[in-house]
Amino acid sequence: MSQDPKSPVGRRGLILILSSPSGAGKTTLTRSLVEERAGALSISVTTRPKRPSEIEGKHYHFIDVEEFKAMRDRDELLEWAEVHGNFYGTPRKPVERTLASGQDMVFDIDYQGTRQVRQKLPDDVVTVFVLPPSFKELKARLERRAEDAPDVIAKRLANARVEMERWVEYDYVIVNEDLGKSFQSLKAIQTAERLKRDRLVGLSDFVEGLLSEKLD
Ligand SMILES: Nc1ncnc2c1ncn2[C@@H]1O[C@H](COP(=O)(O)OP(=O)(O)OP(=O)(O)O)[C@@H](O)[C@H]1O
Ligand SMILES: Nc1nc2c(ncn2[C@@H]2O[C@H](COP(=O)(O)O)[C@@H](O)[C@H]2O)c(=O)[nH]1
Repeated sequence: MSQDPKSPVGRRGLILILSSPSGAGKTTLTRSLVEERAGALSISVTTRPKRPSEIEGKHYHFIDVEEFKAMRDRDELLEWAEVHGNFYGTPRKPVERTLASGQDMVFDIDYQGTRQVRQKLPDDVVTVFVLPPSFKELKARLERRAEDAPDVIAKRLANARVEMERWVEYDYVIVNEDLGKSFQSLKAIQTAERLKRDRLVGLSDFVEGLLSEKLD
């Protein structure tokens, strides 16, 4: 349970999931949130090759297909999916540890993984779908990022249409045009979700105490 020492009411940690088509900006948004210490980032395992700018253990744990399948078969993944031709999965243990300590956990995963996590932890999951302002801008962002080969970018753009249709399954949608505004929206979502009555612990006792307080 997360507890502000000055507050008589605590709260359970929540899982904040961001999904989007490739290039819409979910990684940028999740990393900004984690930099503000608003939660711990879930580091996925993946079989995709490392991008030039990526660091093992910080962006992903890069593993081979054999290792991935072994982890999956040992039930060490909370969820997993094949995305753009590679395997991705969320290691279960760090999530359990973080939630037990009352911290929030931020996930950058696709819609298939989101469905699995929602099914397993329905009370603790808040989902946000990030859309680009236009398809043209999505393509431009992938090209400007300059981390993927042209055939990889083409595949991701081809998959984007199917992915974008999944927006209806999410609690919130952010159209990421202005990054600063999108980040403010994301923080507003997290703040509101943290305050939900069902997530607060010790509220009944607190209110009982309030009602039994005697005024002089
Ligand atoms: N609002 C924005 N305006 C302009 N550029 C942006 C905006 N948001 C993100 N970007 C840039 O777009 C590129 C793609 O963003 P990012 O890597 O966060 O996307 P993503 O959705 O996580 O993609 P992927 O699924 O491929 O990892 C990055 O270069 C990022 O700096
Ligand atoms: N179901 C899961 N999807 C994941 C996970 N980690 C990342 N992803 C999604 O894969 C695509 C591609 O990511 P990229 O880093 O190769 O650009 C993107 O939609 C991610 O959200 C995971 O653990 N499980």
